[in-house]
Amino acid sequence: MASGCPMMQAKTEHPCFGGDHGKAGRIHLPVAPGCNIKCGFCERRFDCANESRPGVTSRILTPEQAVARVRLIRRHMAMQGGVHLKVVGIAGPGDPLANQKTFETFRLVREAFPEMTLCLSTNGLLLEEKMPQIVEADIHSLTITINALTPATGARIYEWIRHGGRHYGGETGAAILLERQLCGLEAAAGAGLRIKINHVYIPGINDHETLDLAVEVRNLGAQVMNIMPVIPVGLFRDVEPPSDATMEMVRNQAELILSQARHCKQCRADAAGLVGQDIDVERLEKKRLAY
Ligand SMILES: C[S@@+](CC[C@H](N)C(=O)[O-])C[C@H]1O[C@@H](n2cnc3c(N)ncnc32)[C@H](O)[C@@H]1O
Ligand code: SF4
Repeated sequence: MASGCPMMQAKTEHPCFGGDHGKAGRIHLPVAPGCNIKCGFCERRFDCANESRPGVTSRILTPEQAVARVRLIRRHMAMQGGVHLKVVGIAGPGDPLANQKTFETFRLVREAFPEMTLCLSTNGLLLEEKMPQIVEADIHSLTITINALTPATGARIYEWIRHGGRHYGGETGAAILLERQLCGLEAAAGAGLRIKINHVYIPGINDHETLDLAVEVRNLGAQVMNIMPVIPVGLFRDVEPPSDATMEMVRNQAELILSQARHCKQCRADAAGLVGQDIDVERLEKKRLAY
């Protein structure tokens, strides 16, 4: 049944929240290079055209360049017929909330394209304190990445965090991060945002906490969970990634607790177009400049 509620319509259009992958396009604007924590599996690359995974982008854009890119992709998709750009997100390559350009970009996008659904992905460290800016920016959906439910496990995944002008490592850093993530989740849910929890599944490291995490985040107001297999880079380059069968089994178990996003393609920080059919943005931009 069609819903008249704009929040529900936006929800069903968001391809990362279970919306229609075949029709609703999304664009990630790579305006946020810095990060305030260091996940052991995160290797960010800012000049890579060939690698397709989170944290990778061909280049970093200014807010103005980002809006020009939205305009270009929106027009390009409309010309394809039947497909439209619906969602504008910021997912790095670092942490959007650790970069002030994030909010400048959202402001310019909202001014130019009031119809777009806005979203962002964060590690959650600054989520609670940035809630007023998130609400003011009219952001509809949030993804919060939570990889551990205890400081002991967090200390194996996070190398350090930077908070309140200080660096923290080990279980102390992981405990601060976890506490900030859960408070941020609760605050964001209370403000009416749609929330998806990303969870990087690392066999032998955090797999024993995945289902308890699903219960915890559901109880705090998350609507969707996206359990993603670790891509073995960085500290975890020698880890054996989980098989498809393992991922299927874990997601089936977690589905009993919380709705699962199963179509995540672990997109780049500058992905654009339909999920799984990305547009070659750099080529399109060069073509436009050539005219
Ligand atoms: C690059 S991050 C940017 C947004 C934000 N900093 C965060 O962590 O949510 C986007 C997503 O990619 C995930 N990611 C990064 N490196 C990964 C890897 N090697 N394997 C699996 N997921 C990874 C992160 O955990 C996060 O959910
Ligand atoms: S929070 Fe995101 S950008 Fe920062 S280190 Fe972790 S995965 Fe990378």
